[in-house]
Amino acid sequence: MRMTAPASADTALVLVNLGTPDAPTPRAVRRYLSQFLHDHRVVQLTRWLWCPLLHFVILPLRSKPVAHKYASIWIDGDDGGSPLAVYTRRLARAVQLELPALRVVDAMRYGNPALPKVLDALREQGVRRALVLPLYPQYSTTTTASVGDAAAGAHGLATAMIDDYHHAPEWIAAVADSIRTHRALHGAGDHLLFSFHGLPQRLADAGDPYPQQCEASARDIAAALGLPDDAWSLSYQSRFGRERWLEPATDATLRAFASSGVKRVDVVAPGFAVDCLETLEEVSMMLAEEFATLGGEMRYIPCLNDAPAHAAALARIAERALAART
Ligand SMILES: C=CC1=C(C)c2cc3[nH]c(cc4nc(cc5[nH]c(cc1n2)c(C)c5CCC(=O)O)C(CCC(=O)O)=C4C)c(C)c3C=C
Ligand SMILES: [Fe+2]
Ligand SMILES: [Fe+2]
Repeated sequence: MRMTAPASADTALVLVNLGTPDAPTPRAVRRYLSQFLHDHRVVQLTRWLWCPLLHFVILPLRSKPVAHKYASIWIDGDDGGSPLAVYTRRLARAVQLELPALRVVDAMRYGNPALPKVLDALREQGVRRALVLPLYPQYSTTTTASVGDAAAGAHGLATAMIDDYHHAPEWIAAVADSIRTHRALHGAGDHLLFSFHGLPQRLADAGDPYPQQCEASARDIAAALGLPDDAWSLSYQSRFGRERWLEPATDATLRAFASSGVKRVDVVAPGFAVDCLETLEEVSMMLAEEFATLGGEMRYIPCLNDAPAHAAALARIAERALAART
């Protein structure tokens, strides 16, 4: 145990991810999307405008095709489920091995295991303080701050939160090592593309630090790999809705690569702690297929998931945060 702060089982580390449907069915997807898209941190439109659009257009039209996408990536078996849930659960177990003096659990902002219930259960089990670690390396009001909202109601439990770890040396090294290893095993492409989840440009203009933190992470990882500036670039994926989102978009970037003769591209998604719908279906299946039809070859480099190096990095980040509090 490398913990510098006195640790006891009355302290918990709660790894919180976005959340995901309980089943790859339209009904379960609808329930999940409804909770997610009612969060004012995610969609800022007034209720009277947004609710009719959500209930009568978006949920009825989106649930079925999105359920179909989840079905294409669902993990079978006893420890199966949606990849986001499966890998988050396994990651929590791996971090627990790193931090035996703490209680390490996983929770979700939307869906199950629901964060407020997880915090209630910890309190009932005698835990007195909880360190909440949202599994978003880069801070955004739409994700990290929303986890803060949900954790704030944890009565009787002293909570603290790690806002981001986009610059944490252990995490940068773990991502860089995973890229190096993947390229050593599968060959290096002509270019490395860092693809981050997108955000409405309006929120960035209003001061959300997310794009600056994505840029800093990509720069740090590229530097750790010793890549020259023209060997890597950054783009944003998973646009939702009609307003302008951060640019450049990952799909447009890949198309531009194909037409300018950059044929072999490695894509990594360091904004995602674990693989999920947005990395497995959107990037490694759909965008890879589209790039192939344009004559290119994309190699998707998986997220850190439950790799020991990921668990160790998060454990060191948590230890530092706990040490700073005592
Ligand atoms: C306004 C809509 C959205 C914002 C803002 C947004 C920000 C955001 N999201 C992530 C991480 C993930 N998002 C995921 C899925 C997902 N995201 C949105 C919309 C917004 N995201 C939707 C509607 C969905 C569901 C799928 C769909 O209907 O297309 C996921 C994957 C979940 C899974 O089950 O696998 C992740 C992870 C970040 C980091 C972020 C902030 C910038
Ligand atoms: Fe509503
Ligand atoms: Fe999202």
